[in-house]
Amino acid sequence: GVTDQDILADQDTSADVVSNGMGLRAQRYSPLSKVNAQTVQDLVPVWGFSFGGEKQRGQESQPMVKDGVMYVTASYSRVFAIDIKTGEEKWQYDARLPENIMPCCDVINRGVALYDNLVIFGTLDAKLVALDKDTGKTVWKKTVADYKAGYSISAAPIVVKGKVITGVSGGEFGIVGKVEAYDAKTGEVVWSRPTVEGHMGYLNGKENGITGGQANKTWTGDLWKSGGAATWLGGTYDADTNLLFFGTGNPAPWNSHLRPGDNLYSSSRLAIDPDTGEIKWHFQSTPHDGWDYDGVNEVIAFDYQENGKTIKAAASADRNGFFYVLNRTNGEFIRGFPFVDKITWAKGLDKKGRPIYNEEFRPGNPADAKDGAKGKTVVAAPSFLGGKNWMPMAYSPDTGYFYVPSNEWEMDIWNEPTAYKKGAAYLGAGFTIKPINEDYIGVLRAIDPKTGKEVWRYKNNAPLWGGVMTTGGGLVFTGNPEGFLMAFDAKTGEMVYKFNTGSGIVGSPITWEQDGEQYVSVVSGWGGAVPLWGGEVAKRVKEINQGGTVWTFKLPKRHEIAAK
Ligand SMILES: O=C(O)c1cc(C(=O)O)c2c(n1)C(=O)C(=O)c1cc(C(=O)O)[nH]c1-2
Repeated sequence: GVTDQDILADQDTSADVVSNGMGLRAQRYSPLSKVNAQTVQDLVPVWGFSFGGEKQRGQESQPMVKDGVMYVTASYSRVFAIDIKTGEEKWQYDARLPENIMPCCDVINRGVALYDNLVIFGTLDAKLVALDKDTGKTVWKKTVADYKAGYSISAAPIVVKGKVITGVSGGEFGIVGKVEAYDAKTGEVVWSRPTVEGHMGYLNGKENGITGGQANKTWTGDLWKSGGAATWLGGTYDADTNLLFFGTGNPAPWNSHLRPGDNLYSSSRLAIDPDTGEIKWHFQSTPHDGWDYDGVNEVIAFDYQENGKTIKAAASADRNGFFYVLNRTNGEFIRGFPFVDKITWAKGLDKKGRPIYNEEFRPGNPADAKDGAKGKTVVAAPSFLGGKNWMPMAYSPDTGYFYVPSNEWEMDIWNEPTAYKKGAAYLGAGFTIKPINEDYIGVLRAIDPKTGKEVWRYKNNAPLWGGVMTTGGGLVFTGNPEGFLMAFDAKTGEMVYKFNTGSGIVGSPITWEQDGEQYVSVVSGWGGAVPLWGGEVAKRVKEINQGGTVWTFKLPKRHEIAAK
């Protein structure tokens, strides 16, 4: 079974992948180097495994590998265990969801957590399920939140010191975001931490302090009671500072004129004590958000040297178009810079990292309109799907660069009146996403976090929606909606490999070593938010076919022979 030590050492141990992010810091870096710029051209698929059925749709999973078995999730809250060597199925689990689930952004799932002999994942009806790794039979099952109120789970949980840590989705339905810890072996809840100011936290069944100290300091009226701030992308963990990093989504509703104030802790990054659920620091990237700039994107701990000193930093590329480097011990802003070409809603960041707004790019107040039905429409960039959305970036300690999957797009956005109703969409906004350039939307960027400089870029016709991985072989892997698994030279950005998987890639690649051979796996299956919410962009990519296949690659045996 998987131990805490296995999980903590995941980035440095190449024989398996036992955490989302390929290490709890989620650098998505593997030291493996047999597959490199010289050899990668020969990478060939060894098997493909179909998730089958009519249930295709978006496949955003990162597979896990332990003791010769792959554990991978698929659309509609399914899990598969597959023999690594042969691609044969060992078991599958189908959560059999109720009819009336309400995921906002496709029926996706991003992966499992492994602990002891358990395979643990979250479902679209907002449950955590722990399965026996050998049989796929349910060992425990817990309700995290009420799916009838709009809650769901799409993120991969993580396990830290024996606790499964999960967030929740539902920001478009006026839920209240939270982060929760469960005993991994029994499923008993240990702590619960709401992410909207004013709500009570719990530790071992006892009250453990109101988030933010009191209600309504940064909200208006009763809006904090349905304030959103969903923790829908899950979190990362840094053992060095013993902190969990979770991002929070947009405040609800989108119409910002209804909720004057900063609306803590929406569109923020939170550092949380994994033992108690207490918030140690917060950094709000978009106070008083009016554009759906969720602050959920992954926070990646990394160290760098400056003037002979080690800086304990963390980086995050926000939907709002800015890349942030923070001091991960206390959340202080070190620097921030745009990582996309076009940002209209803010002129820049001040010394503390707070945006300097361009108020003319905030959608107008419907109350100012003659009929009160629709406020002034503005064209804002980035679009609400963000300069970067959920798809994880990677960090290479070899180059010191972050590899950021990003998109260039803007939107028409306007506000409308709205009121909270349990289980109903709670936006108060309308929108249309539009491309900015004729020939590309996606841009994979190599970014130097010390200078903000873009070192290289690769432009992609369709929006990039898949995760990134970097390796000791000096490569950067990712996939595109056109279907290609691609590898780039980490220093120059030259594309050195591509393979067509037959459907769009919106999952995250992994690599590991078994019996002296380096394997690479990625899930293929187009979907996620773009085809559903992408407006003009969705039209541009409407020809892409759906799918649902895990592909596994390695170098042919003759490489081993040649090496000897
Ligand atoms: O506020 C939320 O609860 C929530 C949840 C999710 C999700 O669970 O995937 C997404 C979003 N928001 C969202 O804003 C968004 O752009 C998005 C894209 C995707 C995707 O998987 O393609 N999910 C989500």
